[in-house]
Amino acid sequence: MRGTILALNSGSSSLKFALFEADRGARAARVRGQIEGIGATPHLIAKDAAGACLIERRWSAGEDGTHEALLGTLLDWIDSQTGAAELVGVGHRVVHGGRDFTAPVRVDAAVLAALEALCPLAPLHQPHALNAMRAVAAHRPQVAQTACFDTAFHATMAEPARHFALPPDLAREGVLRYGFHGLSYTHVAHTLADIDPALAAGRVVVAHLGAGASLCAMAGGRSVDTSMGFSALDGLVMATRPGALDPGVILYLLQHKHWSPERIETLLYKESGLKGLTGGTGDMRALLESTEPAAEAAIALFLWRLAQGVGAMAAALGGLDGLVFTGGIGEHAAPIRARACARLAWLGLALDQAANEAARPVISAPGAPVTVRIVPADEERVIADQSLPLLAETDR
Ligand SMILES: Nc1ncnc2c1ncn2[C@@H]1O[C@H](COP(=O)(O)OP(=O)(O)O)[C@@H](O)[C@H]1O
Ligand SMILES: CC(=O)OP(=O)(O)O
Ligand SMILES: [Mg+2]
Repeated sequence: MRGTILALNSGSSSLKFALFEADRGARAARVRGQIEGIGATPHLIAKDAAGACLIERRWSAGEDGTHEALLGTLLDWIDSQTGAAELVGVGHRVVHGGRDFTAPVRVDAAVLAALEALCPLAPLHQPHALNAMRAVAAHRPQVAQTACFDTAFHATMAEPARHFALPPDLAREGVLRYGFHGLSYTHVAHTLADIDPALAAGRVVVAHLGAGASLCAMAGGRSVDTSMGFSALDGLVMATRPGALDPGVILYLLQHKHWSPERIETLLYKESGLKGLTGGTGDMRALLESTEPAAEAAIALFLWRLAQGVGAMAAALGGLDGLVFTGGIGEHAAPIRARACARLAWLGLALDQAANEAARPVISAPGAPVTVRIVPADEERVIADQSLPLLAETDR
């Protein structure tokens, strides 16, 4: 197949993208970029394969920085980079596939409708991915589109990990633990299999720490358990989401404070987590630079839950051979990695501080019982990998 494929990753705080040559596979992107800081101060940057900057733009406070407007700008720019006949497919990251989508699919009207029905379970992500699909369909109707699911990687989870302790009728209608960040975990599993097959075959906890954050317990490269569940709210403290929360708090807000469901949804998705704790920003970079006591308190809670979560995932695996950091915080925040690993010394974690500061691929101390690695997230590559065969099928 010839032509260009666009991989689009609609995250909660970012729109990441990459352009691949279909006949060269998903290994090397021709262009990579992202709009980060969505919801705060958006910043677009894109680079070519040699790392040269192709475009850089910052949005000021007065400009339209909504997801929709930013997507429009991005698609226009991508248009300017690809001739009309050149773009042959767009692959999308779709956060929630529910029970029905456990493998990538071609997007058609029925798929769009089924994915639309899952929007209430992922309001921070799903609508943006679907908007992107509609925008591409309107703008380039001849371009085939695919949906690649975050939930799919967790289809292998252990049976108890899939369930809530609720009456089975609810499970039968889909109230189950699905798990997310699956495209990122797929990339980590593939990367480990390439660079460290012995570790890939073992018991590994992967910490995807970005604006959204979760943990995955992987045995032999397959998901056994994960910290997110029915929605992308559960588990770790995130930029604007609280992570694990006693459901009694929701009842209290509903019954005693008479909050509307909409107000509670806003609290849980947009006003909690690091942002809620500090009353300011949910951006870890800014918190690490801050001298405010609230910033340190928020980081302390983030680390408390992270270490607790890694312990829980190690228990799900019956031991731990490796810990992998990925995502914006996992890749770039050395102090967070250092403090998390210090808390986990009892599990056999010990860092080589210089390697950690330099963000080397392996950051554990030589001879430490648990290998600690950094694997840069690349959900776009997984999207391209999963989309290419589907696009080629219809191309024949
Ligand atoms: N150098 C850094 N130090 C600390 N945190 C960082 C750094 N670079 C990025 N981050 C954090 O990474 C997060 C975004 O991660 P990313 O995985 O790109 O987000 P998304 O979940 O939207 O895909 C932000 O909270 C940002 O503060
Ligand atoms: C599932 C999820 O939270 O994704 P992100 O980290 O991109 O917000
Ligand atoms: Mg992300």
